[in-house]
Parts: sequence; structure tokens; C-alpha cells
Amino acid sequence: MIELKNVSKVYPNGTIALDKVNLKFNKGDFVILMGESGAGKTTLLKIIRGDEEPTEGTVLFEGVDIQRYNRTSLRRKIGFAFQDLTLIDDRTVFDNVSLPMQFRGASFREIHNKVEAVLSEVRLREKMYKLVKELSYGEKQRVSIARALIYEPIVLLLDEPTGNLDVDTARAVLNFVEVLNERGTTVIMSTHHLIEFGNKPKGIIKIRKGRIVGKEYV
Ligand SMILES: Nc1ncnc2c1ncn2[C@@H]1O[C@H](COP(=O)(O)OP(=O)(O)OP(=O)(O)O)[C@@H](O)[C@H]1O
Repeated sequence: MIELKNVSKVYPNGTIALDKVNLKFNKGDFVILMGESGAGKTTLLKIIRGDEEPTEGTVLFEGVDIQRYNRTSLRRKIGFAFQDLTLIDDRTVFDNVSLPMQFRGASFREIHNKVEAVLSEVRLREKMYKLVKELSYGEKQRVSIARALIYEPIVLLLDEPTGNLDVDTARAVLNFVEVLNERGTTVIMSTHHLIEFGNKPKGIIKIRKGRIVGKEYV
């Protein structure tokens, strides 16, 4: 469903973040991108979401060049939670999670029901009306994932979802993501450390200095 063909990304300052990357992701995959800091993981995720344009090569989503794919439907189909979280600290959890739906002009009832359901999934239902700045980092991480799930995306991109989390919270987040994957969501997740979780084999893609240096299953 997602295919990268000979994708390179050179930032304006000359940094080669990705170098001739060829990858294929299929529906229902659970793929972990592993690589050191600066390897190009975030850049790869941004390119898959169409947020960064490759300098060379193409990305196909459902067979269509992602740069030509309708932006709104792309945003709905590909949910993401990036490292920097981009949450609004002095707004409630409810506001943060519902923002994408508010932009779409959904009714309050529709928004409320959906937000409540998604927050229950990430076990944050009771924090719905708390301000984001009152939450722990692990809770913020889950708010960010909840927001990514509001449209029931078919692909979920997670950039270091367990970074800065203690082992138990990290495992809880990963278990939840695994449940989503079992329900059919394609998951592509970056990390630089691997925490053991679940039984289903995961594809691991190793990336170093912008190049794919290994593919395996664990
Ligand atoms: N906007 C940008 N402008 C210039 N260089 C950039 C930009 N974003 C990233 N880079 C550079 O591109 C390379 C890849 O960065 P990227 O953020 O994709 O790595 P990463 O593997 O996600 O690292 P981390 O694990 O630290 O998040 C790095 O050398 C980085 O400094």
C-alpha cells in the first residue's frame, strides 16, 4: 500500500537525510524503523506522510504518487504521532484530541462520542478535561496517539512513541498499538531501542546514515 522508489532527501543545508531508499509496506504490517539519532527515521516518516517532498524518487500510496494524493484524505488515512508531540499545553485533552474534527466542522455530539471512545482506548478517559500541561510525559504521549486515531487511520506512523517513557508505560503504549495492528491498522514506528512486546512477528528495518542497511523479522 506504500512504496518508496529510490527516495533521497537532501535538506537545503546539504544534509543527506535519505539516500536512495527502496521500501514496500503492506496492509497490516507492523514495521519498526531502527537507527541511531540522525539516521533519517523522522525524515522517512515525514516523507511517507507527504509532509516532506523527496529530492529524488517517488512515494506511492495506494498506487498514487503521494505528492498528488488529495491532502485531506491523506491526513485522514495516515495518522501520526511525532516526537515533538505538538500538543497545545494550555488546552484540555478533549480540545487537543478533537481539534482535527473541529476543523472538519463535525457536530459536538459526534465529536464528544468519538473523543470519549478514543480516550478510553488509551486509558485516559478520566483525564479528558485536564489541561495537557498537567499530564505526565507518558500521558501526553498517549494523548498524541489518541489524536492520531480520531479518524481511524489505516496507517499509523509513530516517531519514538516510547522515548522518555518508563518501561511499564512504554509497554502499555506498545501493547495498545499492537491491538490496533491486530485490528488491521498498518503501523510504522521508529525507535532507537527495542522493547520486547507481544508475540506477533514485527518487521525491522535498520537505517544508518540515510541508507537501509538491513531488513529482518523478530
Ligand atoms: N529540517 C532539516 N534541515 C536540515 N537538516 C535536517 C532537517 N531535519 C533533519 N535534518 C538532518 O537530517 C538527518 C536525519 O534526521 P532525522 O531527524 O530524520 O533523524 P532521526 O533518525 O529521526 O534522528 P532522531 O532519532 O534523533 O530523531 C540528520 O543529520 C539531521 O540533522
